[in-house]
This record gives sequence, structure tokens and C-alpha cells, in this order.
Amino acid sequence: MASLQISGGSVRFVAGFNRTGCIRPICSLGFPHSRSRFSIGRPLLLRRASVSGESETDDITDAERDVSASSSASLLGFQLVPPGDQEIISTNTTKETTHQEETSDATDESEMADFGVPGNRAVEEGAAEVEYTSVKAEVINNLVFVTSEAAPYSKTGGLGDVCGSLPIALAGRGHRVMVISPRYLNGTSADKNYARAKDLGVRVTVHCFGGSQEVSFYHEYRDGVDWVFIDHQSYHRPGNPYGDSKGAFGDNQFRFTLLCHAACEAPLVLPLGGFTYGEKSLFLVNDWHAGLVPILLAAKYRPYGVYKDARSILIIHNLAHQGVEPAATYSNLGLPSEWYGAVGWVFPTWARTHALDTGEAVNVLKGAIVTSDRIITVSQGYAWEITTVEGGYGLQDLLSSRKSVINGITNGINIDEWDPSKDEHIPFHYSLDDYSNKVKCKMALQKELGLPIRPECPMIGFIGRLDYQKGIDLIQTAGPDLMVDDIQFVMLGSGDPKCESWMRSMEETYRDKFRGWVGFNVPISHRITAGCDILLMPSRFEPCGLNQLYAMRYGTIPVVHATGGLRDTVENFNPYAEGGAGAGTGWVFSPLSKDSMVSALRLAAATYREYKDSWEGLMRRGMSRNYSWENAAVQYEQVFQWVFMDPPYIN
Ligand SMILES: Nc1ncnc2c1ncn2[C@@H]1O[C@H](COP(=O)(O)OP(=O)(O)O[C@H]2O[C@H](CO)[C@@H](O)[C@H](O)[C@H]2O)[C@@H](O)[C@H]1O
Repeated sequence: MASLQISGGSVRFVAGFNRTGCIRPICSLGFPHSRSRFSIGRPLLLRRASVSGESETDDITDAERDVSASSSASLLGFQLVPPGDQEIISTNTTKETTHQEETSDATDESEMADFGVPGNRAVEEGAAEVEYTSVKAEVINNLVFVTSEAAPYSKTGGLGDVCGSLPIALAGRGHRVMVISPRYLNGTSADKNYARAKDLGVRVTVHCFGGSQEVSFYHEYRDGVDWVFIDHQSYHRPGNPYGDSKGAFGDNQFRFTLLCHAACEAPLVLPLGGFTYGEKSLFLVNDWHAGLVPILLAAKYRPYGVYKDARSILIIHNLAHQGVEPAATYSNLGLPSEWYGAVGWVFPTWARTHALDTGEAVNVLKGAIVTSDRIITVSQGYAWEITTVEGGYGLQDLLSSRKSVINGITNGINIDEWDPSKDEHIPFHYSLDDYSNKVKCKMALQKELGLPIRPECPMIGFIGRLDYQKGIDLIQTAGPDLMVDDIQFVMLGSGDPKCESWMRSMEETYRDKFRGWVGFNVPISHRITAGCDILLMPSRFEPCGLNQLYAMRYGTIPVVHATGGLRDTVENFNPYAEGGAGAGTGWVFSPLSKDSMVSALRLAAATYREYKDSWEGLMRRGMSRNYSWENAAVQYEQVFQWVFMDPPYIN
């Protein structure tokens, strides 16, 4: 790993094979439009059923294709962890656990509690159904979110959801909130998302990559939030924020370096509503794409007395993507030379390609971890996981050293967009008071997909990026076993081309049972969430996960692997609890194996068929939970208070 090669006039960073046999990244030095490493997945001519039930061919456009942040500067597939033993949580609803299970569970729980934040009422009061009355924050801050995506302007996954809804919740509590992301124009109808954003007429020159770049700022004030879009020609091209059908963009390091420099200038130069946000801003830095911000505050601004009163919080949505590029690219980042140590990173010896390979690289997320004032992960379980060798992706020791400033706060969801009583994407509406229309949503979905219309047949759904993280290999292995059962299965997603073709062949083999929809399609994701009885999430790791939250709100029962946020948010079903009334909101299986997943699904399907009361109990408990951002916002505010108590971490 990590050798530098001169090839065809460009320097390439060549990766070797990892322990699981996947080819590790091959990345370029980030020259505009040179291609780098992971391929994103080819466009697929997919066959899908039309509403009339007939099969049709649909050419998925770039705008629709799901290409996630994972495609960019990712360590995914680069197994930086020794294979560890999985803890065992029985999928048995009688909850018979072995001594080993009890021990490991107890350890995890107590260690995870270290990452909790006072104010988490859902946890503290042990009540899922806590009601929140919207109140104003006690202390008001100037908040500046920096992110590579924010829905509805840009979204390839959960990062877009969170950065599109948490800022609104915080603004509703009285904070002044700005969200900064690129103004992506890809020549499709998605460009109209930016139609209301107006050029502020402010120009800033950014010095990086051996030259100077002029960026401009577009602005829309909506739902109490200043949405600011950085404009530069490198954000204008077909594809999604990270790549296109040929793979991840080779200049992503450049594009996100530009974002970070411009984001640091924004609070100083943009007179939004007549006034700048000023130097006492709190930067909320999301994932590696924004990771240069805290480094710039420390290295570029504070030495000159600017941003002395500012603070930064790194929000980790996914540690598998760290923005790793060759060490030689350091000079591109626009940082003083003496700050190399902040981002300098060395691959472990075993991961290098040969004896002379020094394994040196720059790692933007690592730099953010060492320079940000505090760190938040999107669930408590994940906060603990990233400090372990299994979940730390090589950064576990560093993260453990900053354990005292790490907190886990479980994501909320946009309860207006995801509301079965008024969802514009679903054909029939329902609620906790009357969910009789849910089965009509199922029948409509069966019709739309060209499946036999069978309201009594358990319908299982999967929605997500088709990649290693989401455990798609497990679904593929389990496919034939599952198809023996009397169920229907629908998958929506795109990414790994092999999985895309597997979906197509499954659909051809099991015409009455399986449908695969390749692409990124928000309306369909809503209809699957409403129409299915069961939502499957066998994620290998899941920092929080949003689909299980959407599912529970829609009375769709999640069957999830016991990891990260899935374990935090789904309570394993116990039919004997509460004097036989039952408890729990889904099935949480472990270990991550085909057998364990299939038995959990079979248990769920059998409960659906034979124990209607238990099923309705599961639905009701899931639907009555409070998923709004209110609980999370209160905890975020607690961390905001803590972050201003201390001087900046790097002063
Ligand atoms: N093909 C498709 N068509 C339409 N919609 C699709 C789709 N594929 C995915 N989506 C949507 O994208 C979002 C995915 O959210 P997740 O939280 O599951 O995952 P993601 O891994 O992207 O996010 C990372 O960040 C989030 C936010 O913090 C964490 O919850 C998560 O664990 C972490 O991996 C959901 O809104 C889902 O409906």
C-alpha cells in the first residue's frame, strides 16, 4: 500500500490487496478530472416492472444514481482491523442468553454510557414516547454547518438528510444557523433545487493547489436557516457530488479543499440579513469533506488573531471515509508547511505493498480529529465502536486519546417529510390511530412492482447504498434460502455493479417474489417504507441509520444487525415482557451471519402471519416513538455549552 508511482506523467498512489482480497484504493494526486480509485458502479440498464405490471427497461441517469461519499477517498474495503469475534445476541425471542453474551453486553453498555449526553430524555426517562414541547435554547449560538451534501439541494444518503433537517431544528430553537455546501449543477432537473438561491455578489480568492481560485456565494433563506452554496466550476458537471458513472472524481480533494477554505471565509465576509456571523461562530464540521475547517482555524486564522473565539465540532457520520491521499498532496491543501503533522498519517506496516513503502499519506479526517474542539458521532453505540480496533478504521488509538470530548447523539428525522399521515409519495395515508390503509399501500406497491397482489404475504424491503457497509453480501448469500419461503422481497439501491446484476438475475429467477430497483429514487423509497411489512438492515456497521427510524414511524418492522445506531434504536422483540403484552420494536440479530439473519427474518415473517396481536403491538410501539430532532437538538446544545467552556483545543 501507499507506494508512489510515476505513470503516464501523473503520480499515482498505488494500493495493494487487503486482507479480504479487495483491491485497495488507487488514487491520483487530485489533478482535475483524473480518475481515482474505487469505481462507483456502471450505469445499469435495469429491468423493472411498470405500474401496469409489465417489465420495462429504464436507463438510470447520473442524477438518479446512488454514488455515495464512500466512493471518495474511502477506506471502505480496506480492512484495517483484525477479524474479531462477534458478540452473540440471540435472535431467540425468549431472550435466553449465554454467560458470554451477558458479559459482553454489560461491558459494551457501560462503556457506551460514557459517551452519553445529559438531556437525552428518551434514554434517561426510559421512555420511548417522550413528548417534547418545542422551546427555545437557553444559550443562542451562531452555528455554521459545513457539509458536502444537504437535502433537498443535494443528497446521496443519510448525511444529506441530517444536514438538511438538523439545522432547521436548531434554528427553530433560536440559534442563528448557516449551512454551507457546494452549488452542484449537473445539467439535470435537480439543478432547479438551487433556483431560489441568489448570488450574494461576494467573491473570495482561495489559495490552494499551487494557484488561486475565485469562488462566489449563493444564498437562500429558508425555514429559518441561511443556506449558502459555494460556487465554482469544479462543482458543475454531470454526476452526483462525488463522481459519475466512470468512478469517483479524481479532483475531489481539490473540490472539498475549496469548500473548506470558502466555508472559513463565509462567517467573516457574508452580510446575511445585513450582518456577518462573525468570529464567534461554532463550526459543525461534517465528515472528511469538511475536515479541513478545524485545521484551517488552528493553522491559518488563529495565529493572526482571527477566530480566537470560534470553536469547532467534528460530526462523524462515517469513519470509513477519511479523505486519504498521497503524502505529496499536502502542499495542495493551502496549509502552512509546519502543519503537516496534523494530517500526516502512516498506513500500518502490513498494509504496505513492499519493504520500501513508507506508507505515508495525508488523512483529512485524522487532521479534523486532532484539531477540532469536540467530536460527536451520530449514535452512542457508534461513539464507542470507533474507539475499538474493529470500528476505528486505524484511528481507534487517536480517537481513544480524545475520548473525553467524544459524545454520541442519535440522529432524529424530518418528521414532516416522513409522515405516513400526509406523505405525498404514498398512495394511501395512515397513522397510529388508524393504520388500516397500510395494507393498501402494500397492495399498491405490489401492483407497481408487478408482483402478485397478496396482502397476506409478508413483504420484506431493503433500501440503501449497495456496498460493503450495508451487508449486501449477506443478502446475496441468503437469497436462495429466503426465496424458499412464502415471502416477497424488494430491494432499492445502487452502487456495487455485481450486486446490481445479482438483483437483476434474482428478479428474472424469482418473478413472483423478488424485485430489484436499481437507482436513487426518493418517492420509491417512501413507497417501499410504507408498503413493506419488514425492513431489513444487515449493516456490517451503521453509525446511526435512518431507514430503521423511517420504517418504525411507518409501522414497518425493522430486522437489523446488532451494530452501532441500529442496536441503539431498535429494541429486540420480547413477546413475554409486560405481562405478556410484549415489548420491543423489531428484531436485532447477531452475529452477522446468513443463518442468524435468515432466522430473524423467519421469526418476523412467522409473527406477522400467526401472531397478529404481537405484530400490531410491534407496529404501535414503533409508530408511537418520538423521532423528531428535538431530543437530539437539546443534547447538541449541551455539547455547544461544553465546547465554549474551554479555550480552543489548538490555541
Ligand atoms: N436508492 C435509494 N433511493 C432513494 N433513497 C435512498 C436510496 N439509498 C439510500 N437512500 C436514502 O438515503 C438515506 C440513507 O441513510 P442512512 O442513514 O441509512 O445511510 P448512509 O450510510 O448514507 O449515512 C451515513 O450517515 C447517516 C447520517 O448520520 C447515518 O445514519 C448512517 O449510519 C451513515 O452510514 C436514507 O434517507 C435513504 O432512504
